Amino acid sequence: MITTIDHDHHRFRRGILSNFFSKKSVLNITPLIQEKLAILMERFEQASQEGVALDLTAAFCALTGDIVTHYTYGQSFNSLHEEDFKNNIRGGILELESTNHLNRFVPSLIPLLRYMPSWLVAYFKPATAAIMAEVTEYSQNALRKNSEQDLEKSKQTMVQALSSPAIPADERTLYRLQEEGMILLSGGTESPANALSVAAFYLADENSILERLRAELQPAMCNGNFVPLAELEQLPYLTGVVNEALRLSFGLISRPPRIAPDEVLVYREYDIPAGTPVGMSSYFMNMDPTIFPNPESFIPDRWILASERGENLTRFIATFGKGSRACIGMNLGYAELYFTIAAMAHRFKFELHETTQENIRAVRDRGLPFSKDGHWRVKAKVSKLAN
Ligand code: HEM
Repeated sequence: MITTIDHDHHRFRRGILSNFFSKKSVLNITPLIQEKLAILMERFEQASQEGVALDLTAAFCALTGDIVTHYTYGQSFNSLHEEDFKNNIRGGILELESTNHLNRFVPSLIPLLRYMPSWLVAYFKPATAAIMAEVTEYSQNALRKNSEQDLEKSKQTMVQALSSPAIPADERTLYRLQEEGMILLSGGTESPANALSVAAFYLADENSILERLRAELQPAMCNGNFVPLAELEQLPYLTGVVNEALRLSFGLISRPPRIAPDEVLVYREYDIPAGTPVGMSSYFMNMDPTIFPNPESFIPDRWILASERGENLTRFIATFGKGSRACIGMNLGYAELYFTIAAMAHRFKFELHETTQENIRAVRDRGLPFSKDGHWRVKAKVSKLAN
């Protein structure tokens, strides 16, 4: 859907999936999120016993990847069980990001991959070839099964909804299912994992942040019972940590191209004629010092102070994009952040390993934010906390 140019066509395609991402639907899949999170917490516990450092960014990608694959296909790709959290979705994203500038200015290169023999793609981009093969297999299965199913059954997973007999035939081709599958999997994996990496970095780097958060979580979480999302959302400091993690992770940092086809846009003293492509990186909004003073710093309290002043700072965050093309997975992204940050801060402490702030500093635009050395990566030793 993200590459659909015509606005009405985009709205139609987005409409097929929008129900899956309503707040109600996301609450309904709380057991799925909790099941995957429990596996991650077990892996943290194991690492704390062994005293080994973990690549937390890879671990978070395994979590978010396993959630989104299950929600899309009814079955996880099970990266959380892989020794190094190996994940072809992430591998594929990183391979495509390496040629991001070329792809942006020569956009025909990406579709070309679809026409190359799979052995050639596997030679240049092995993870991309592997994830394309998995997505193709699941899409083919869905198309085959859905032709035999009734309409109600065809709405249980996203791939079933996309291949439902209720969708016009030219909108439920294998090509369309492959496209949507790749967007859902890549959108649902790396951006939430980057936000979790930012949160984990500051929980490890500034003990006062971890201590404040633990003190706030303690009354709700001390008896080990499950705490519903609605209750976590009421916690002001946790909310500040979630919002700072989103602000400093930027989502997609590239300028998303936008065209208002029939409207003159007014920006300060400029009139932008209808039909002119415009775009702005989330970086400039999220780092605007007039809205977020001292923007480089991770300050959960700024959200508490703003809400005491009656200000809604969230409207200035551009991490999920804005408007009719903004992230469809926003509610799921928030749920993943609230549940995961609460669970890990309550039970674990992190000691950074071969990681400094430079590893999560946005200095390059590769679609996603990149550090000087490449993709973001937070490594840490994990130790279990007594509760
Ligand atoms: C912290 C979490 C997340 C962040 C920061 C994020 C960020 C973004 C951004 C910046 C966009 C592009 C918006 C634009 O072009 O203006 C986007 C689009 C999209 N995201 Fe997310 N995302 C997150 C979570 C998710 C999740 C969990 C999914 C689940 C599948 C998802 C699926 C998508 C899809 C399918 C689109 C395309 C929407 C469209 O074209 O209408 N995202 N996301």
